[in-house]
Amino acid sequence: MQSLPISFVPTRPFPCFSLKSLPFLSNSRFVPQSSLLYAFSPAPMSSFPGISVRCGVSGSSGDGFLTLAEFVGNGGVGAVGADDLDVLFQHLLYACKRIAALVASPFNSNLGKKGEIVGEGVGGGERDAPKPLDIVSNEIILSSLRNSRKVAVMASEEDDAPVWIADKGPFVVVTDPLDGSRNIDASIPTGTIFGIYNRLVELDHLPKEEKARLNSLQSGNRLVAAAYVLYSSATILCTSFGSGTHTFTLDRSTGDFILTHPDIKIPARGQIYSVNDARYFDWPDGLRQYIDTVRQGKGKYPKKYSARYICSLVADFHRTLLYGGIAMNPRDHLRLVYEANPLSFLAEQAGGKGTDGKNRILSIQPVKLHQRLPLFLGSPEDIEELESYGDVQQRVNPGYEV
Ligand SMILES: O=P(O)(O)OC[C@H]1O[C@](O)(COP(=O)(O)O)[C@@H](O)[C@@H]1O
Repeated sequence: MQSLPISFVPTRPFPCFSLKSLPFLSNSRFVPQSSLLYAFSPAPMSSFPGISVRCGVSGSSGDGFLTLAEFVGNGGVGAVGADDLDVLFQHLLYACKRIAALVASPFNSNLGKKGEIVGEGVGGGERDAPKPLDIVSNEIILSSLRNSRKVAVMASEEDDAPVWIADKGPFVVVTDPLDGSRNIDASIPTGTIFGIYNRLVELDHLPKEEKARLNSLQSGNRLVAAAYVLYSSATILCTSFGSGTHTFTLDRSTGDFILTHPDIKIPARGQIYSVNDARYFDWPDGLRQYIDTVRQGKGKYPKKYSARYICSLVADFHRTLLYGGIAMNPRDHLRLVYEANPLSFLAEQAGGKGTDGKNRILSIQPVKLHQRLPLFLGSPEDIEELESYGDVQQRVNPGYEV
């Protein structure tokens, strides 16, 4: 394999390697992950300063690779309002590329951590204090959504209340800006999650605070699109506009997201369960029995299951989507609006399931913005088998220290 130059200078323009100029890539429809270029700073190609987005490219570029912009331009969105959604997505992706650079940067170790009092006595106190990465990510996303001019309201896991952005914005965006951030110092994968709804025009007459809240409390059934971006050895975008789930991998040399897994189908059954099983003694009998059974290969699938748990929801879900099995958190910890709904939408669009152990996630009407619940996502046959044990929701939730 040909070796490629690597640049770690985030602000300097980097010579652009197009995929066309790389003969070892040009005959394949999909980009092998091992062949991705790890150039840090993409060449500027669009109106977004510093990071290139190949917006407005129509049709396939002829090299066999399909970028997200081309996918959307070729009808991949397929919905009414596709142009607006396209614009919104370009801004969301720009935000995620900035976050990807941030979480990989050697210069972020002085950013504060949640719960820590930072900056006191240094340079005049709180005003100059470095901010935690999840707060910075939240600000990056908010600013991109404002710039898109396509969003009425953003509700974020990081904010107490939703932010009203623009009266005529066609969309409502719910987001967890940086999930898994508690692991970030160890370079464990993190992710951003999005859900996109239409603005409920019938609420336009209400006071801003009220319509912001009600627009954000739409049930998952009404999602127009959802996505997550996984920041790992590769930066992966997984998205659905309501007709299949597709993943794209960031080509760091051009800033394009290249279609790598079109129309993913989650295996009907996997052989992996993913859970924090240090909590075993706080689980109800049904969940213990289920895990004991599949561990021993005594379930409906007569093979012993393996355990995988990263403790980073996007990463655990991404693996589950590709390999099958169940990613779960049985205590009421994960949020319905920001995490469970978007990921359940992506799971269902790939032929999988999302449940709280009793109810289909997308059918639950949220009553509170930060509502938490047990979450089980994965292969349909594994989820059905788990639910047959009845008692799988952890009721004891003592507030674990790590
Ligand atoms: O402590 P548990 O129950 O294993 O929960 C871990 C889960 O919490 C998360 O870290 C999210 O928690 P936060 O929303 O508090 O950041 C997920 O990424 C992970 O899957």
